[in-house]
Amino acid sequence: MTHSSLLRSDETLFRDPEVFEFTYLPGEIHHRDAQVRELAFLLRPALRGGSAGSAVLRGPPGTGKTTTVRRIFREVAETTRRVVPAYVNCLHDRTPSAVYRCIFEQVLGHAPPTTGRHLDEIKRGVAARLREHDAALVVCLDDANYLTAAGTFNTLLYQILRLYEKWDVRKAGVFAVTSDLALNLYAEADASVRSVFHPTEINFPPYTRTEIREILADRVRQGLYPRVLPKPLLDRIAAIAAGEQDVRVGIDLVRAACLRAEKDGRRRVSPGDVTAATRAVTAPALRNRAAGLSTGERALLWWIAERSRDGADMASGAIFEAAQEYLPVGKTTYHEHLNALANAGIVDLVPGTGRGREVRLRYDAGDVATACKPRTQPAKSRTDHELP
Ligand SMILES: Nc1ncnc2c1ncn2[C@@H]1O[C@H](COP(=O)(O)OP(=O)(O)OP(=O)(O)O)[C@@H](O)[C@H]1O
Repeated sequence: MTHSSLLRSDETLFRDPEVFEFTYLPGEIHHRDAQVRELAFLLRPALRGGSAGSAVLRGPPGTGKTTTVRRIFREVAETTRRVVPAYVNCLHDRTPSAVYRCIFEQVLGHAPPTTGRHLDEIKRGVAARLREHDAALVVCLDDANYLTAAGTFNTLLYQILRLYEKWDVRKAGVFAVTSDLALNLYAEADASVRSVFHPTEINFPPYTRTEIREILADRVRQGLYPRVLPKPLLDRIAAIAAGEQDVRVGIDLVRAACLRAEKDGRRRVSPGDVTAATRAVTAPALRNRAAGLSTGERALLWWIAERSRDGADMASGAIFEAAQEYLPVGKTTYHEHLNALANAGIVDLVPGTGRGREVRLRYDAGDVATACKPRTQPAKSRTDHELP
């Protein structure tokens, strides 16, 4: 790059744009040592001629479940032929036929013939290759919650775990992954599956802000030219991603802010780039969160956003009193609504001085007002409006 302050049209801020792609597999996985150890422990018997253990991997979105498994699978594939890993994305492949075709492709290195093949023939092909190399199969069912929704979870688990009975191969291991914390994948398994499925539960807690910053700093070092993203802006992005509890939001923000600077022909990302990128990246998340609110909660949120835009006192007590004039609700309902907004991740209730908690919006007040605009807005002069 030249040292002029403006970027030439043939120059870029990205040293390696690939590192911001969702398919990118980082060379180093930070802060997941315990989970890597557990998975390696389950694979060890298969490396010695036995069978791999199974696991259920649980954690909210963007906590590194997929990355950790894919990293380990890649290492296994590069170092041994005694264990054959197969990664299945259940969002795309949910039927037994689709899942087995995906496994076939990874075990044999090519797709099975497309027509006229019975499922058993695909299984026979997989088993023959495993026997040939005396190899053990390990299948990762990523986003396995889609299998439970499709009603194929038990059938597939049963078939994969009992493959050895019919086809004379070593027993397969299954790593079932879910980001739906309300779902207990082991409890979803029926009795016939449970007799062969004894998974170790491996948890992926959300990253802390410091951890997210380290992951992002690594990505920035690899993907951007030096000095493109000032440190305070990286801190700001890490804080936003930590608020969303999703490191992916941080990666998307870095990329989007840099693209904006690049488009304007600037060599450095500005605070304005981050603000604009934050809007674009977090708008869908905010819309989803607001969509789950009741009419009463949305009305209160809209009112809070308007107050925040006016620069009014954001103590929860002050909001309650002011709301009485426009949206009369009892104190209990008001606090229930407020807690629902906090649980939805749209506001934070921060302990304040004297008058209870302070209500802080996690998103831009204007964006919140747009996302939760009630069909009929509370008339500011009316006193008869009831919050549902
Ligand atoms: N520990 C880590 N080190 C480096 N990069 C990471 C780490 N954890 C996550 N990432 C990056 O964050 C993004 C999201 O990670 P990943 O897809 O593994 O999360 P996940 O828990 O599987 O999410 P989901 O449940 O939504 O599928 C990816 O781009 C990944 O490269």
